[in-house]
Amino acid sequence: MTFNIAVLAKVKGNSAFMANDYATARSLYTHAMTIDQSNHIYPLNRAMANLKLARWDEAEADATKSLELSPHNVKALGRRAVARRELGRWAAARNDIQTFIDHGGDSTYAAQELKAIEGAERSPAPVPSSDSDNLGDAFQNLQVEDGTDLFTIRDSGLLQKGAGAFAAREFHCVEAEIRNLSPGNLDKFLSLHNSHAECSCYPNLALGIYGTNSFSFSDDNSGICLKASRFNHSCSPNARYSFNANTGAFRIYALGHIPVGEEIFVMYISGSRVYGSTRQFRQNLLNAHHFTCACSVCSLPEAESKMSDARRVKLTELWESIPSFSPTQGRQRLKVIVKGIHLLKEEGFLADADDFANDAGIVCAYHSDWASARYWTRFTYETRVAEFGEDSTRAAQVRGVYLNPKSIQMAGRGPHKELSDIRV
Ligand SMILES: C[S@@+](CC[C@H](N)C(=O)[O-])C[C@H]1O[C@@H](n2cnc3c(N)ncnc32)[C@H](O)[C@@H]1O
Repeated sequence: MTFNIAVLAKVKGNSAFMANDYATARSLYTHAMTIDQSNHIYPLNRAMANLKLARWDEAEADATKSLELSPHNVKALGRRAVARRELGRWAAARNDIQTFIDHGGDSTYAAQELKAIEGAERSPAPVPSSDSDNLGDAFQNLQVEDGTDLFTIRDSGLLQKGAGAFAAREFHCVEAEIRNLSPGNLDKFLSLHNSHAECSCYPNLALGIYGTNSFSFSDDNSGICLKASRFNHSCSPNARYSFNANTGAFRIYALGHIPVGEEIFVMYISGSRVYGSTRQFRQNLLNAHHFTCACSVCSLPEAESKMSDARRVKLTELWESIPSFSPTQGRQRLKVIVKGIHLLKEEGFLADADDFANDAGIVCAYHSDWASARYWTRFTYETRVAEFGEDSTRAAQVRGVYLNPKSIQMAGRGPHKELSDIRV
């Protein structure tokens, strides 16, 4: 069976209509019309939703559109007559009913409508204002699965095949998930951006939208979050996604102060690839997402862009140099760490300083400078809490050493050194 998203939008639109949710129905018919402009049913149905919403002008236009695609369709004529009556266009409404009769429309309905036109003409009612199109804004995951084992290996039962991998839980195909969405959520899903309209990456619109907006929560989990999918990318993000595999919570954390009205940006590529690479390298990665990055860093004038590239390349060099320091080079190592964190700040990159700081805590604990070790373990812990949440695995990993730096594996093993002069 082929997956026809326009038909699905219409079917879900009809469900919403039957549930008296005319705004959602109208929006779903709009999606169907955008996807398939040749089907007269979609504007015909939207005309009906518009009549229910007292959007008389739009109902008339939809019925006219439907009639262009399917001339003399009696349902479209009937709906247009009602819209025209409500708009006070009596003669045009009567003409529609006459054509309706001429093409076999129900005579009882025609008589009732002619009577209504006559009544309205005698005592015209004020045109009611249109309902607003408030679709609500529920946060809803399209597909979030638990972390149970995906498959088990066991004997396939056929001698020549040997063992095989067998599903340990149900796998959902994205299309089936989309089919099961409520009308309201399908409407919101279809309103999301599709970056794959012009390419052949995905076989249909629904998968294109999924490809543009889905998140990898973990290695085997992905899904859509209708609100979170609206956050744009920046190579100097002021927020970051955090998925907590234990609680299943998917949150967005601000990485610093974000004033009212400022856009909230996250990053679509991993931290080290964002802060440690050139504009061109980042763009090569973002090409898979089918857009040219227009963030504040990638839009810098050429000279400033080169300086930014140089800082980010330097950051990678510093990070990669850290393991090469010998235990006796604690001071040099700390200086590199501090320089790295300063470079991150200069790049407006507010995330990921925790990895540098974590290493600094180890260096200070090794040299028994407990005050400095506490400074750095606290820095690490607080950065992780701010970035990933107090209940995150990343914060939990460093909570123990934050509470007690002496529990660091190499603590106290080196000669005592005073390192408090090397801090951020
Ligand atoms: C997950 S959506 C984000 C929300 C989207 N802007 C919308 O209108 O719904 C991802 C799409 O947003 C656009 N986008 C996000 N960040 C961008 C950036 N830094 N530069 C240019 N386009 C960006 C791209 O079209 C991308 O495929």
